[in-house]
Amino acid sequence: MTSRAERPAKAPEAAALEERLLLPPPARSGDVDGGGGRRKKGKWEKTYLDVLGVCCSAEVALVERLLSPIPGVRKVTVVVPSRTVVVEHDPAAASHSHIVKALNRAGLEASVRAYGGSSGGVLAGGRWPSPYVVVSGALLLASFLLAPLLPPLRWLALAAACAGAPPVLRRATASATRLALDINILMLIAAAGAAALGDYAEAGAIVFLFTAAEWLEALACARASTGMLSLMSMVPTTVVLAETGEVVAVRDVQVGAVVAVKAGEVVPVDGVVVEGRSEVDESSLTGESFPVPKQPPAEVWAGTINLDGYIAVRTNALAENSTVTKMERLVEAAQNSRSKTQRLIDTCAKYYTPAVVVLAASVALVPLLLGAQDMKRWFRLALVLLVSACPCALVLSTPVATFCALLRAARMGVLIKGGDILETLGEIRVAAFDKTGTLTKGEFSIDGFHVMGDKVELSQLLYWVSSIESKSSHPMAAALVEYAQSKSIQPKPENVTEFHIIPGEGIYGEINGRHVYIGNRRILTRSSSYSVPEMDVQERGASIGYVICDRDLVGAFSLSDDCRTGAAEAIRELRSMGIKSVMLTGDSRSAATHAQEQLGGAMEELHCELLPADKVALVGDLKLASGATLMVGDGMNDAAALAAADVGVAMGLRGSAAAMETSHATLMSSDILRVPAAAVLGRRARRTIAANVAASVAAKAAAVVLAVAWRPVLWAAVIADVGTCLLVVLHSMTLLREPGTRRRGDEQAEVCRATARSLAMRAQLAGASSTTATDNAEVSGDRTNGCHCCQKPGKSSEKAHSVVIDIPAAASSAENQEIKITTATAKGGAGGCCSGGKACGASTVTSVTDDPKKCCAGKEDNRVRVKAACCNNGGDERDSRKEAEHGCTRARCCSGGK
Ligand SMILES: Nc1ncnc2c1ncn2[C@@H]1O[C@H](COP(=O)(O)OP(=O)(O)OP(=O)(O)O)[C@@H](O)[C@H]1O
Ligand SMILES: [Zn+2]
Repeated sequence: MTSRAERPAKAPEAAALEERLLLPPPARSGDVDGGGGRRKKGKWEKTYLDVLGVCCSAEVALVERLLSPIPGVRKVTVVVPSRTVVVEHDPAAASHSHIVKALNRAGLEASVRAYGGSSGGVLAGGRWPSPYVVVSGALLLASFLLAPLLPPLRWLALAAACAGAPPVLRRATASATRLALDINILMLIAAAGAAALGDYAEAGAIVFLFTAAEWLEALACARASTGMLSLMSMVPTTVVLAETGEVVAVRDVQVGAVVAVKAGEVVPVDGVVVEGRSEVDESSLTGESFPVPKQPPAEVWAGTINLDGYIAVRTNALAENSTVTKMERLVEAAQNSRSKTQRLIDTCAKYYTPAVVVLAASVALVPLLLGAQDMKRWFRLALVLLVSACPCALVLSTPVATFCALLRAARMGVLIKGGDILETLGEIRVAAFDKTGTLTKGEFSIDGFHVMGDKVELSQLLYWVSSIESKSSHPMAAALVEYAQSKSIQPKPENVTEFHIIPGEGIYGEINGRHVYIGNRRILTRSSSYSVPEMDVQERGASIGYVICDRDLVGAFSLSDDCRTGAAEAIRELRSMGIKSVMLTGDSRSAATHAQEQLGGAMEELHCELLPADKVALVGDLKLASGATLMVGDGMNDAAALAAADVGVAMGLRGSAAAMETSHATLMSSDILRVPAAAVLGRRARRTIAANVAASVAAKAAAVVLAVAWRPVLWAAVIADVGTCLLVVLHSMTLLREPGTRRRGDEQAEVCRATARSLAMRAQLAGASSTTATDNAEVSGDRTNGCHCCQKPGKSSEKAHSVVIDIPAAASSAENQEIKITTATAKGGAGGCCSGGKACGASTVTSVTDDPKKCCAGKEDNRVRVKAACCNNGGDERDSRKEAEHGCTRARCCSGGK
């Protein structure tokens, strides 16, 4: 199996061309910080602050007004749901402490976030209520209990109001001095008004309810941010240099440095494995639940977990440019970008508050001027209106839901660049898929390679082709290079003097004075006078390539590629949601039809032999004809089409650095089933936002109607206000849970399928000669299925001591995707789980689960349960301790189980 990472390095010209091909996204995503928090050149620096005092969008303006006037501050962005403020500033002119002090003066409780940390302060600060809330609550309770016995003690309620007021007062003053009207001011007026009317209990209740609800909200938000924490803050702050054993800070690690990563440790940097082999849990980045085998020269990423072997990694990016850091910043920038709905709500909110305040004033003043009888009632009504003037819940209804949905998406390995994209995802009517590398694996095998005519020898031809293809990153190139190598021909890319990519056709290179074109039949007509010949390699489903040297057709080859696991299912799922799927490919008709056959005819339209521009035009047509259009591509020749679509999704972690920045969304893994999952999430997010908006409007209306129709109860209005805020936050948090994309059974099926890939890969890693894997598991059918669950961190059982291994004994399944294990092997497999307790990584761990049904739903018959004296991982104390530090969850069968 060849991944892009293992391919020869790309020539600079190729890279430059590819870069040019990657068009910038349309302007509408412009409010996302394009670089994903990339450090700006020069003196400007970005500082992330945890600001506990940010409760709703009302504080956004306050923060902006506090910081913008400071000289040296260029840009301030506030991410309400994670209570983060991002300041772009010149540290020489505006220091960290200066900024923090400015915020703290307004009672906003700010602190600078340490590098690599994430919203930790929110957690620390939000867990316990502040003393103000506690004292205020206690006094209020005392007054309720004692006032009926001893009437003067109702003063205690007033004391409760005073005790809880200071933080509110501080924030109110800060916004008042900046002529902004916010919830703090409104609540203070309401409390003061109630006290003036002699309703001390009401005044106390307002202050207490308000501060307590704020605390609860902070708690809920913190819970939501924990997701972020688990997602991002895995990266260690120090690394061990492989050569010297020296421990240095991760931010000081230079590109090219080799760092040591032991089993159980988190990979600290992005880089290439140069020594050792191991399995790496990449779920923190890709959301994939199965470990990926790694050996030189595979790529690894910071934040993933090295499971069971030593590896040395040569750094290829600075810590601040690592994929995980970029991801974190992208997620944050995404959360900061306001969606259409939110902009609309914010605009409404801007007029709502002043309007209601004016209304409240007239409710108090008009009856007064008219000399009305029941003035106290009118005053109370005015206060109820004042309390209702905060559009808090309404303003929160969108960003919190968006935050949770984006976080959920990131956790399942889909990076979505903002609320707008998320909302559009929920409206998708058509999904266009690129074929090579998206629907198919992009791992070609050569079916035939022929010399045409008698001008060149095969070895000469292979030398030209492989040398020139070494400079291309097209999936076909890798296969051709590999093929030449298998015929003992070594490519010499250094002899290629000129190299061009001809989009949609192939490549051109000059080698040893020869002008060589390699590509499809378009390139044949372009570069020679040949008409397309009748090929004896006209195999069904193959892509045919031609080699033209100095205007002569000298060679032809055919290659084929298989569809990805789950592609057919993904398309079926989309169809069940009413989304039409379309294939757009630059490849030949026969290759497109072949893929369609593999997909079981799931595609509704096939378009083949397209140039990049044709793809753009077709995407435009689809948008016109059917509505919101999603385009999934592998990010290179599809860049323009990705940008033209309503939502462009780039595939895969590899080479995603550029793609991540240009597409609207990125799939961090190659699991195409995430596409329908993302669409489902988009729809859920839209529903959640709609429900939030409805609830917050209804609650406000109910409070006012109640006040007018019955009697104005201030505390009820406060509850309607802060209660709905809380409700909105809690409701949005349901988005964090596993989206109801698939029924449980299906989800399990996915786990099983995914883990089988791991099995197949492991078998491959162990090498064809080593039969460890195949001894234990004979992978049948398309090598796609198997059963090897419970790898997902946090999901596996904590039973580190007694491990039960369930091995499906006789396997057969509807989809013919099952691992066959003979009973005899399984018996031997007691120790055989990890083949004798030695090299876990290379051998086959079949399944560790406490409930067989959890694994392969409904296939628990014929299961051999083996109490395993599982391998004890070499008994390395340090390693087991490290695994224990990780909660033992990744320990799997080899966790030193006894
Ligand atoms: N490096 C290459 N070597 C040989 N042929 C190539 C190369 N690059 C492109 N081609 C030819 O050009 C055709 C079009 O390429 P293009 O990259 O536009 O689409 P594709 O990758 O085949 O398909 P898809 O659009 O589905 O990704 C390919 O099918 C192939 O025949
Ligand atoms: Zn608020």
